[in-house]
Formats: sequence, structure tokens, C-alpha cells
Amino acid sequence: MARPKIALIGAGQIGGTLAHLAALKELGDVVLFDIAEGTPEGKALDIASSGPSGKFDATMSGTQDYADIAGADVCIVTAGVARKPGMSRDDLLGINLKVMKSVGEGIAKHAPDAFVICITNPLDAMVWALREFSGLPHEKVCGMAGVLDSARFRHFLASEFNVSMKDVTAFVLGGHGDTMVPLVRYSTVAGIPLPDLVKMGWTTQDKLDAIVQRTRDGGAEIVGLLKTGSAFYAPATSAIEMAESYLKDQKRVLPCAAYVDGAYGLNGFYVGVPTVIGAGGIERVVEISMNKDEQTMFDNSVTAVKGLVEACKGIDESLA
Ligand SMILES: NC(=O)C1=CN([C@@H]2O[C@H](COP(=O)(O)OP(=O)(O)OC[C@H]3O[C@@H](n4cnc5c(N)ncnc54)[C@H](O)[C@@H]3O)[C@@H](O)[C@H]2O)C=CC1
Ligand SMILES: O=C([O-])CC(=O)C(=O)O
Repeated sequence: MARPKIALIGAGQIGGTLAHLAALKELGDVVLFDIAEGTPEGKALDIASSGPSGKFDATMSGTQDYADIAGADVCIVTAGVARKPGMSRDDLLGINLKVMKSVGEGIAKHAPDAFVICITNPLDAMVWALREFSGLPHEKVCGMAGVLDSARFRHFLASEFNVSMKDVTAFVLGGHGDTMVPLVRYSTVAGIPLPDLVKMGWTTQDKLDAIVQRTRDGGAEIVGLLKTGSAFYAPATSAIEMAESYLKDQKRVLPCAAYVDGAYGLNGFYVGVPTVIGAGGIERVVEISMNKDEQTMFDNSVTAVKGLVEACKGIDESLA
């Protein structure tokens, strides 16, 4: 059977890391697409040359021509601009919306059967716009954010408790912005919910609150440290987890920005929710019950994303 084809639209920091991870995990052959001449070709050659020592079989190529993504099984989109210190993700909306238009049209023309994972920020509005521009089925277009935000939460919790990250579960829902919703009640160590761990004296409510806030600020913390761009190792690893679940029909339960139509009282809206990812794409949106506080936080986050979607419609009339 032929290897799957993975098209990476954007060959910058995340795109290059995605290509390397896809190769090391032998998920398929990789095509890197970027408007910056030489960048995708150079990264493809560099990663391909790591194959003999990395011990993988995968072809790598770089291109500026959308025709080369033809027949891709998965497209992961990182094309656009990343923020710098002092900026919010939302400041990227105008510039990255234009990029989503050309990417959406390119995918629609050359890889209409692909499972598309958008990473470009501001994530929830960009994945909505990318779906609109591409016209692909909603279940085949999603956004990566919840896996990353949950991974950060798990990392901080594991450090606090001095336990393996493997035994920590966490769910972060809502939009990928300041209003994201780390769900403490649904986050556990070996199945024990965090509120119980506070009662058991493993940590204090104040420390847990600080970890929740650090999770919300996780992207900005790294932007402040790097100064020239934003996080890329963890974002790429998170998207690869989603791509792998699709390609291998693993049916992983992963939080991602998915089209929600009916669940959570939403009618046709992209926001971070738990999903099942398998060969059908987003096969299911998992609706969990929320208490009053959680619902209020989720509603605030939905309102923030709605504002960004409206801003997109104001910029590009074809979206209105
Ligand atoms: N959803 C999430 O959780 C996260 C999202 N991000 C976002 O991902 C995006 C990419 O981040 P990085 O890879 O660090 O940025 P980067 O600047 O390293 O790479 C972006 C690449 O996109 C290319 N590009 C620009 N316009 C293009 C177009 N029209 N067509 C094709 N390629 C184009 C650029 O030449 C550049 O190589 C940013 O918007 C960033 O904010 C970053 C981290 C996490
Ligand atoms: O913070 C940023 O600009 C990039 C991002 O979305 C993240 O790392 O969570």
C-alpha cells in the first residue's frame, strides 16, 4: 500500500518541526509548501538527509506550487504570521485571514479529500475561515489548540505533583485565547480529579489557580522568552497526534477546534471541544456537562470567538 501523503502548508518553525516529526514517526511522505522560495526545499533536503541516521523511510519535498500537494491525505496549515512580544493572537487576524483565503483555495483545488488541521492564529476564527474558503466538509476541517493547551496544563500539573506526565489527564476547552477554559473537574492524576487532590493535601487551591492561569498564558510566556516568534515544538507535536489519529483511525479522544452543530447549545460554530478523531475526520463531538461556573467561562470564550468571526466577515465580504 502506498504511503500516506502529508502536505504541510507553511514551512516555518512549526512546519519544519511537523515535517521532522512526521518523518521520524513514518506517518507518510511529506510535501512542504511555502511562498518563501528555498525555505521548504531547504528544510525538505535537510530532513531527508537525516533519514539514514534517523532510520526512517519517507520522501521529503519542498514547493511553491499547490499542484504538488495533489492527493494529500492530510494538510496541516501553519502558513501566516506568528506574534511577537506585546501582541495578542487576535492582532494577527487581518494578515492571516488573507493567507487562509489562498490556502483554502489551494487545498480545495488540489487536495479536496484531505483531513485539514489548521494551526494558524487566531486559531478558532482562522479554522472557520479556512473551512469557508475551502468549502470542504466540516468534519474534515479542524483546528489544533486544545491538545496543546491540555499538554501544557498536564506538564505544569505533573511538575507540581512530581508524577509522570503520562498519568495526568486534562481537558482545556473553548477558544485558543485568553478566555480558554482549563476544566479542573475533568482533569486528573491516575483518575483522581484535581479538586480531590486539593482535599487530599497534594496541592492548595491557590497553587492550582496559579497553574490554571499559567496554562492560559502558556503561549504568551514562550513568546516573551523567545522574543522573535512563538512556540513550535509542542504545537507541532500536538498536531501530529491529531494527524496520526486520523491516518491510523485510532479514534483518539482529543480536544480540538471542531464544528459544533447542536451540542453545547451551538448552531454551526467552531470552538474547542472534546472530539473523536478517526478515519472519518471529526467523527464525534463529545458533549460533557458543565457546572454554572464552567458554563459561564465557556460562554465567555464562545462570545470572544464570535467577535473574531464577525471581524473576519467585516474584512472579507465573501465570508459575510
Ligand atoms: N494553534 C496553536 O496552538 C498555535 C498556533 N500558532 C500559529 O501558527 C502560525 C505559524 O507559526 P510559526 O510556524 O511559528 O510561524 P513562522 O513565521 O515560522 O512560519 C510561517 C510560515 O508561513 C509562510 N507563509 C506566509 N504566508 C504564506 C502563504 N500565503 N502561503 C504559504 N505560506 C505562507 C511564511 O513564509 C513562513 O515560512 C502562526 O500564526 C502562529 O501564531 C503557533 C503556535 C501554536
Ligand atoms: O502564543 C502564541 O502566539 C502561539 C500560540 O498560540 C501558543 O503557543 O499557544
